[in-house]
Amino acid sequence: MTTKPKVLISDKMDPNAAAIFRIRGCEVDEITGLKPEELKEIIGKYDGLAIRSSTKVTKDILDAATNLKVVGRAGIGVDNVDIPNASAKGVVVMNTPFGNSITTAEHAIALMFALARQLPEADVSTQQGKWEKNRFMGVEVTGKTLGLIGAGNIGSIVASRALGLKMKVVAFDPFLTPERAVEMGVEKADLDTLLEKADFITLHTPLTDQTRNILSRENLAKTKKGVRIINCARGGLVDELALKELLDSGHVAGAALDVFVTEPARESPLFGTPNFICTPHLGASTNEAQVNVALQVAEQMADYLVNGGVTNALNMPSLSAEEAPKLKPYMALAEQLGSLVGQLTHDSVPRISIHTEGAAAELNMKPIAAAVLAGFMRVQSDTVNMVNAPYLAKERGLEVREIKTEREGDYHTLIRVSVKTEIGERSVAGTLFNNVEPRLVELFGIKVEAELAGHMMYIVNEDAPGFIGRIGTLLGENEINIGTFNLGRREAGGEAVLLLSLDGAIPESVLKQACEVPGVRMVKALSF
Ligand SMILES: NC(=O)C1=CN([C@@H]2O[C@H](COP(=O)(O)OP(=O)(O)OC[C@H]3O[C@@H](n4cnc5c(N)ncnc54)[C@H](O)[C@@H]3O)[C@@H](O)[C@H]2O)C=CC1
Ligand SMILES: O=C(O)C(=O)COP(=O)(O)O
Repeated sequence: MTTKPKVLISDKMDPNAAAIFRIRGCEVDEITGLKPEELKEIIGKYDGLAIRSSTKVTKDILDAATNLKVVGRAGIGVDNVDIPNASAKGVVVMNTPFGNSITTAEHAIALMFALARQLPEADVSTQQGKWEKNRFMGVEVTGKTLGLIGAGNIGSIVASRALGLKMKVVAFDPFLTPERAVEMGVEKADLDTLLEKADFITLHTPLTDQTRNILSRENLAKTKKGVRIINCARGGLVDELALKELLDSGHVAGAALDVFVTEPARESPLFGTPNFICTPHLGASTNEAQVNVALQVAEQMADYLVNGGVTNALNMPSLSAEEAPKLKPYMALAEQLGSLVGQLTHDSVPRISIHTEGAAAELNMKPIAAAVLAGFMRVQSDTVNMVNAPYLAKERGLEVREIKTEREGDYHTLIRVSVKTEIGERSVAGTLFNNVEPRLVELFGIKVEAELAGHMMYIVNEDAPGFIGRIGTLLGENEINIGTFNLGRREAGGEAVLLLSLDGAIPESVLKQACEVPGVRMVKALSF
């Protein structure tokens, strides 16, 4: 009986998430509001962790998460997940990059209007019975310039809404192409130009080393007097203290923050400042967005835990539903070839080259390369998988080359894995029989035809009559049954290789005896 994967939902999530997990064959616990120590104590029993922005998936949590395979973020930002450490531990991190974008864009627009017309203050004053009709003088947004910092999914929705409101949009985003700017109907600008021109500035970038403090004291000082600033992206993009001072001085006419450097923001120098409004990280909080992200994260995580499908992973190449069945046998072949090379190369290897030829060259190379690396490095540690293999390769300084040749060679499809060793470049190659069955077809320059599976024995010997009989006798005397027998040689009487699949593991003592058989140059036990 196979046990069901166990998932913990540790942040408040729409009930659709739990329902989907169950329908898709997972067990689910929903425990929200856990303190880090409490999460650390229980995380070891879960295969999947579904989160929003409250749970912090730190190195400490990951170290305790001995069974964890996937972290799923029901939302966009993953700055609360230590992705490098998750990758090193072989944990896939996935998000739902579109499910809450409209909702968040609408929140930015709502805050823009709230600032333009001082809606929160006017509401409080009116409900206090003050009827301060002359106190609240607003501004129109029509004809004004909106400065968009970050023109990705959310930024571009904000831009389209702003254009609908008859605003001009100036966008700063180093990755925005001129063509895309034209398509969006926005003016692409550098940051200084945006700061100078904008009547409203709205931020829609992730928090990175480049964007941290992008509205620094210095940059805020470059803004137009009377500017209004909206941040529905991440705390840390705006210098909160400088913002407070500029609001006090009147240079900034209004600011709306949905996100703070420290969350939950129980206190802030900005609280109580006139013309400052804020919401408690509500950008994604609509029924529609929460249903979207809950359904999507549960689908994606269950797909990974139950079927190995990968969608929207941030630390692993995605495998689409169409690609997955086609790629699966290639990944099995790639992993076997990587493992074979890993088991047969003794010295430390500075470079590995992965070459796809013919039909294989038409496929997504990233998962194939990740599978080769996983097989190659699993020899050193059995915790290596496709997620952490590329990361570990980089960490160990292993150069990885990916080469594609669309033209067919001797086989209609081929993967070749070569490593640079002290004695030169050594390579193995494999193909798929009937498009699904992995076969080794070349081993260090010698043509063979072998399945790489289970326990195997690899022998390099001098090609001479009677040799095969002697090996057969040795194994027979030790009651080791041979499953398949594959032979190859460079030339008659030259170096030959023998690849045997055996019904059980080969004892060390038999390996020693095999080394002593006349004509043997090398013997190695392999396992796949
Ligand atoms: N307040 C909330 O509840 C929510 C906040 N968010 C946050 O909104 C932000 C934007 O999300 P998406 O639009 O989905 O992301 P996205 O990845 O589609 O867009 C981000 C854009 O920022 C740009 N960018 C990167 N570095 C930049 C730089 N140095 N200067 C200017 N632009 C830069 C990128 O080129 C990209 O176009 C994220 O931080 C996300 O976490 C998302 C959903 C809800
Ligand atoms: O999706 C995002 O990036 C968000 O910031 C939304 O956060 P939340 O899921 O509402 O805690």
